[in-house]
Order: sequence, then C-alpha cells, then structure tokens
Amino acid sequence: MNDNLTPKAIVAALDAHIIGQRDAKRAVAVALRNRWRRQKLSPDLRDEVTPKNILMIGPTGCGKTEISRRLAKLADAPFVKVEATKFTEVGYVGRDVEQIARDLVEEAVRLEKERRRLAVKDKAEEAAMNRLLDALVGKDSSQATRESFRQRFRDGHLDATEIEIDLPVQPQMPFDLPGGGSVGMINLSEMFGKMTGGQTKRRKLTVPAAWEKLVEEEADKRLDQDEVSRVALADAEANGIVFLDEIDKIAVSDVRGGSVSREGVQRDLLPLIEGTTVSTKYGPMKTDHILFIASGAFHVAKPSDLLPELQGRLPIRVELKGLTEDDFVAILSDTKASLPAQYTALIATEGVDVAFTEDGIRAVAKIAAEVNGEVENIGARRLQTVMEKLLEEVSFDAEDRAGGTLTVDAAYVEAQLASIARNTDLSRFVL
Ligand SMILES: Nc1ncnc2c1ncn2[C@@H]1O[C@H](COP(=O)(O)OP(=O)(O)OP(=O)(O)O)[C@@H](O)[C@H]1O
Repeated sequence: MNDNLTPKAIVAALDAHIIGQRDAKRAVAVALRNRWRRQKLSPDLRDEVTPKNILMIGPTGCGKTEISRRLAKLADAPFVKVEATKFTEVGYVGRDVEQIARDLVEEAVRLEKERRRLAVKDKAEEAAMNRLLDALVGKDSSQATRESFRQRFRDGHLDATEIEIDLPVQPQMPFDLPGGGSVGMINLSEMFGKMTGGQTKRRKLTVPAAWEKLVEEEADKRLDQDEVSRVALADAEANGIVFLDEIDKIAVSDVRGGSVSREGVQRDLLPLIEGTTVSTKYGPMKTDHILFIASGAFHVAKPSDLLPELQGRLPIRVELKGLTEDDFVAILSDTKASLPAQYTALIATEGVDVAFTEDGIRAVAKIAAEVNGEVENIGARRLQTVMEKLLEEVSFDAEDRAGGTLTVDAAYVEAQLASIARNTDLSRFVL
C-alpha cells in the first residue's frame, strides 16, 4: 500500500470529488491507514488487529457509496457493493451471503490481471499484431504487405473491416448454482472450465474489436494464472472493501411479518464480518481483515435495532448530512469531472461550445433542490436527471449547431426547465 496515503492525504483526495461529509471521509481515511499501520506490526500482534468496520448513516444520494468507491480506487483495493436486502428475497439460502466473499476475490483477480497485463503489454501486442495480420492477409503474405496493413490498421483505415479469428471458448455453466458454484470442496465452474479447456471458436469481429480480444488473450497467456490467483486471494483478504448497502432494511424494528428472514440475514452476515473461511474457486479465503462499510438511511429502524453482535462489529458510526442547494452548487462547480464539465466535453466533440454561467449553475441547483423537496429526496442523483433534461435539446441536435456556442445561464435554465419543475405531476416523471 502507498506510504503517502496518510489520513490527511486521503481526505484531500476525496475532497476533489465529494462535497462536505467530513466525518465520513475522516472515518474511512483512518480505517484505510490502519491497514497500512497493521502491516508494520509484528506478525503475532498483526493477527490480533481486526478492522474497525464503519456504519454510515445518511439519506439516499448523499455520497455514502461514492466515498467508499473512491477510497477503494485510491487504495487500488478490491471493492464490491451489495444490497443487504438482496438476501431476503424468495429463494434465499443462507450460504448465499458467502457469495460476497467470492465476488470480492473475483474483483481482486480482475484488478491483479489488469496490473499484470500492463507488464506484458508490449509482448502481447506484438503477438496479437501477428495474429491480426495473419487473419487479414494470410500467414504467407510478404513482409511488405504486412507492413502496409499494419500501417493501415494504425491509421484507423480498417476500423470497419470484419475478420474471422479463433478465440478461446468461455467456460459456460449449464445452470445457476446457489452458493456460487461450490459444492463442498468441488468447484463446478472450475470443472466445466477444465472440460472446455483449450477449445477455440471462430468468431467474426471488426478489426478493432478483434485487436482488443487478441491483445487480451495474448496477455493472459503470458500471465502465470496460479500466481495471479494466489496474489489476488491475498489482496482480497488483506485489502478488500465490502460496501453493504441498505443495512437498515434488514434491521428488525417490529416482530411482525418478514422479521424472521431479516434477522436470519443478519445472523448469516455475522460470521462473514466476524471472520470466517469461505471456499472460493481460487482456494479458501479468510474474511477476518475485510473492511466492511455498512450503510443505510435509518429513517424507520435505528442502529440499535440491529442484532447486538452486529452492532458490535460496526463500531464506527458516522452521520452524513442531506445535501442542500448550496451543496449542489458546489457539486456542480467544484468537483473534478463535474456534470457540467462532462456535458461540455461531450458536446464539444460535435464542435459546439457550451458554457455554464454562475447564475446558470445556481438555477440548476435551485430546481434540483426544489424537486427533491416536492417530489422525493433522492439527493445529488437529482442533478443527473435535471442536467439531462436541461441539455436534451442540444444533445440531440448538436450536429446542426457545429461551430456555434450555447450559454447556459439562468434564463436558459428557466426556459428549459421551469415549466416542468413547477408542475409536480410532470416533474415526478421527467426530472
Ligand atoms: N456529497 C457529494 N458530493 C459530490 N457528489 C455527490 C455527493 N453525494 C452524492 N453525490 C453524487 O450522487 C450520486 C449518488 O451518490 P451515492 O451513490 O454516493 O449515494 P448514496 O449516499 O450511497 O445513496 P444510497 O444509499 O441510495 O446508495 C453519485 O453520482 C455521486 O457522485
């Protein structure tokens, strides 16, 4: 883990994307740094230190997931998000909860492959180019022909050309298995994988799509798969972050219908959070050091309605605030790759220059806050629907406006959105 990721540095990095929510940012920053600190301890003490999991309490769309996801990205850590309510659905079997750990390992494998593919990129591209040229001009073609096609490919002249290439067959499971395909210690997906091992299938693809597949396959061939699995498993165990959303929905605030299954889910989650060993297709995985960030609005149920054992496992409580109109202004103007910056860049590709004025941003924020107040409070997510509607027209006919400019000021926002925003029934559907 990066030595420079001190709590202050982590909070500063999160500040670039997320407005406010200081307590939550500080809590996750400390949790991450504690992992780094733990690695510095002697082995006997290291095993004693378990993560202090976090409970985030706050309304929908206020940044809970975003903070956790950004944290994982910053730390280059495997991350999965799961809705706790998913496990109360019909057909639920207790061991499904273990799927969370399996998903985390899969994510760790994906990350590890991505890191290693980079190291073998040059060699993989060279081999992929040879196969691409074989498919385009034949194995026996002259060096000059190959060179000319290589150039045409580089210049993008073959983007619409289709070719046929042989690609490995993806192992396919004939049916879905509860518990992620593990029956005891035998792993079925692995078994089916072995059965199809080495088989290829001829596929017709455009040159750029074929190139991507070939580079991927050539890179994978050069990776030591056993080593990838081993490192990924260790990475998931030591650095994995699990975001458990809607934990309040499985808290039991009354003893009537549904409470049994909800309490059941809590009981199932408990060993995972306390630390257990889950069998995965990459080998047994210990969950003791996974960082769990549980989250919920807790409008009805309270954290104290969770099983006491679960409460004990989520000792760090942070409250996130609902976002105000001023927060929306800041989200639109001060975050990296903000929505206005994204739309401006997208539409600029068509040669149209969109510029947001300060009063235009304020007007968008005001309408978003109003609709949140009147229809339903979905937090910063409202900005996405409002911005989409605001720029719907220019997004559609940008081609006719190439070379032109569009100033999004308060008057423009008013003209595009005011009539919809003031009509509650309409904004329910449109904004
Ligand atoms: N404080 C904030 N600063 C900047 N952007 C935010 C903030 N809060 C939310 N957003 C944006 O709003 C969207 C939804 O936020 P997020 O997914 O974090 O919601 P949440 O709090 O996890 O809600 P839920 O409990 O419903 O999952 C994201 O695109 C995120 O970028």
